[in-house]
Amino acid sequence: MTVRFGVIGTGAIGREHINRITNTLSGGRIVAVTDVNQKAAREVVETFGLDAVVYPDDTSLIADTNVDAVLVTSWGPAHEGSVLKAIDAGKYVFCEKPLATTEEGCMRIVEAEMKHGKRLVQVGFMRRYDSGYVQLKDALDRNEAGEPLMIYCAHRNPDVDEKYTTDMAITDTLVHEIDVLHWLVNDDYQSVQVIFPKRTKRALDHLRDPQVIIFETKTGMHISVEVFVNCKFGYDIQCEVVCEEGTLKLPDVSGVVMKKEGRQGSTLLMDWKRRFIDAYDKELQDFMDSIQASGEPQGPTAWDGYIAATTADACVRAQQSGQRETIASADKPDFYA
Ligand SMILES: NC(=O)C1=CN([C@@H]2O[C@H](COP(=O)(O)OP(=O)(O)OC[C@H]3O[C@@H](n4cnc5c(N)ncnc54)[C@H](O)[C@@H]3O)[C@@H](O)[C@H]2O)C=CC1
Ligand SMILES: O=C1[C@@H](O)[C@H](O)[C@@H](O)[C@H](O)[C@H]1O
Repeated sequence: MTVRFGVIGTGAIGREHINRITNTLSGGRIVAVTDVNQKAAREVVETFGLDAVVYPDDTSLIADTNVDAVLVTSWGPAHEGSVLKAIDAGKYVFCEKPLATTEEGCMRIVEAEMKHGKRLVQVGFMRRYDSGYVQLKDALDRNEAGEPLMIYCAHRNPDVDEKYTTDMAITDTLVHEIDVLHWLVNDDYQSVQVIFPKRTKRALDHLRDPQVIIFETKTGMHISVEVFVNCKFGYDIQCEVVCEEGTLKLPDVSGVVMKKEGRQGSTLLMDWKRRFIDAYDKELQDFMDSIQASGEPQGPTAWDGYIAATTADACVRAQQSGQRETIASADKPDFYA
């Protein structure tokens, strides 16, 4: 069986996912698209040679009986409405982060999914599919370097546009570390503090950049993440776990090392599209394979989306208060065990 997708939002990542479902992965087909910018939706159909209906909005797209699964790649604030409509129609949903922009919004999705009675939703936390993070988790789960004590991370983007605000360093960027780090060490966040070091002169006036976010976990581990979104030199993701008997480090992306004219070096990636290309492929392939095999997606859940939202809310409070803020989440329902 082919999973027939309806896509809501045909911007940057919407096009990336349409391309991979159409040209790289197996078992999926795009049969419907919509975007508030209807011209962009029509262009995508033409560019990728899709046999797909262009709908005026998410409601009409979700109502199409040819659509088995909805791919939500619109702007964050629009996600909750589309996901709730899809659940109401009993359709599978792959939703890009954030699942919803508020803790309450994520909880509404969790409750709707539980009421439906089986899992329909997967959230696009692709780092759990990245081979580097998978190797790191495997080494941690096998206790290769002993108990983890501290984690040092960096999430660096070369630049961001003028719409990017100080809180987006948390909700748009850090959210990937929020999801992947507690999964990596099987722990829960307890509190968070945000520090603003010396500001880069390359950031626009309204943006505090870089930032350092320091978490404490329930077992007492300390996690420090530098978010620096005007670093200019490249797209750079770092993660090192300090354990009782050694350290474990996320491998850098490999590339050809050139030695020439007295210098040695390799090319750095400049954006997320290529850095996590294999992980995006794997997460969507897994989404399609698991709904075909077991009738439920097996990747990051709506509950993971909720945990990311409650944690991000506390980080934004910590940005504003300058104090250490407690991270309080509801107890995990058995449905997501
Ligand atoms: N997992 C990852 O690494 C990444 C995830 N994202 C997430 O994907 C989402 C989209 O990001 P981008 O593609 O970079 O943004 P974008 O601005 O390039 O595209 C968003 C598209 O959604 C459309 N749109 C907005 N509201 C809509 C609505 N109510 N109904 C239909 N269409 C609507 C816009 O017209 C635009 O074409 C965001 O939530 C973002 O956080 C983005 C980049 C990487
Ligand atoms: O999700 C992403 C973007 O939305 C975000 O703006 C970037 O900072 C992240 O590196 C990227 O993975």
